Amino acid sequence: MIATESLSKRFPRVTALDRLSVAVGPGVTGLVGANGAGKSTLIKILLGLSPASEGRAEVLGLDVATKGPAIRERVGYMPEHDCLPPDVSATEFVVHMARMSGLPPTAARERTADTLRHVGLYEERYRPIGGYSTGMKQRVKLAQALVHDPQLVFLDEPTNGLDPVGRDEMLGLIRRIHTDFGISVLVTSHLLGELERTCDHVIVVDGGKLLRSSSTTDFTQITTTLAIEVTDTDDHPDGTRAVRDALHARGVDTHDNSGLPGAGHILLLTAPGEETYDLVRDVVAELGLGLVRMEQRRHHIAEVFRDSDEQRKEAVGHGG
Ligand SMILES: Nc1ncnc2c1ncn2[C@@H]1O[C@H](COP(=O)(O)OP(=O)(O)OP(=O)(O)O)[C@@H](O)[C@H]1O
Repeated sequence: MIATESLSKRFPRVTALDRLSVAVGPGVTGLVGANGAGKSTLIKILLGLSPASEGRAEVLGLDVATKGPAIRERVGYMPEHDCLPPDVSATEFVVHMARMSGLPPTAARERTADTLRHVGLYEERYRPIGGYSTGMKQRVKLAQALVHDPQLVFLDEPTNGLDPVGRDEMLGLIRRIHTDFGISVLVTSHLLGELERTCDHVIVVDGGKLLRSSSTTDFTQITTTLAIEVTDTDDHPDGTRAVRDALHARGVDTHDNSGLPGAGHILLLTAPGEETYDLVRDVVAELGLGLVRMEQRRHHIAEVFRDSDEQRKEAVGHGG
């Protein structure tokens, strides 16, 4: 669907993309990175709206440098910021966008009605957009990206500004864009946790560089952090410490979480696979302690960055 090769974008004072090479296949793909990581810049280059400084990219086999209009015919785009006219209704706006994409008047009206229903806007669709909630505006932006039946859509931070319920509804809608209509999706977010649940594949960028690109299952396995809490006993008055030492003896290191609340009673460790769960269970049982909880922690993108920082430091350390 998308392929970039050593793609860079330099602004006078900042390098927004730094030799990014990445491939995106069909399905739902998440593009994760902190604010300023280069996500929106990448989308604009892929749409042929902004030229790259170096490198190349193709979308649906079309070169972004020369085939921008053809790409935009086949790709839908939901921009990040509020860009809706307040005085017109959702129906009027989406019909207008459908007509701009080349649909004849009747088809534009029919597709608009179907798409607005699909994104969950019903009677409200005849009211001016200015009176809509953030969630409703996000749905209008999504509808205009889908109305011309694209092969692929770019959704830039579609959950921004939504409360947890609105966020879950939006993520469900995004998943259905692919399952119900077969449209592939590239969706950006600064929260890895929400994309883990929605996407088949996740790409992480930081400072315009590719940090990681892998299927969501691999990703979760790589980054799963387990939180463990145990009871104390007469034999082990500090149960947490006993488990930590026993895990260390078996080659499993726990994270330094001394800065976090409740740190003294909670052990955090990276669990690369199922065997780590079994090991923790066995260690706790051998020590005769009670396991109060063992749960997977949801990740914030910062944890991925921290892990990669640690890897970088290790690499530097080993190198010299
Ligand atoms: N037109 C521009 N002129 C100068 N700098 C820009 C321009 N557009 C983006 N940048 C800079 O490029 C970097 C990447 O911005 P970009 O908007 O792509 O990030 P992002 O990952 O989409 O983050 P956000 O979600 O906050 O938009 C930032 O440092 C930003 O300030």
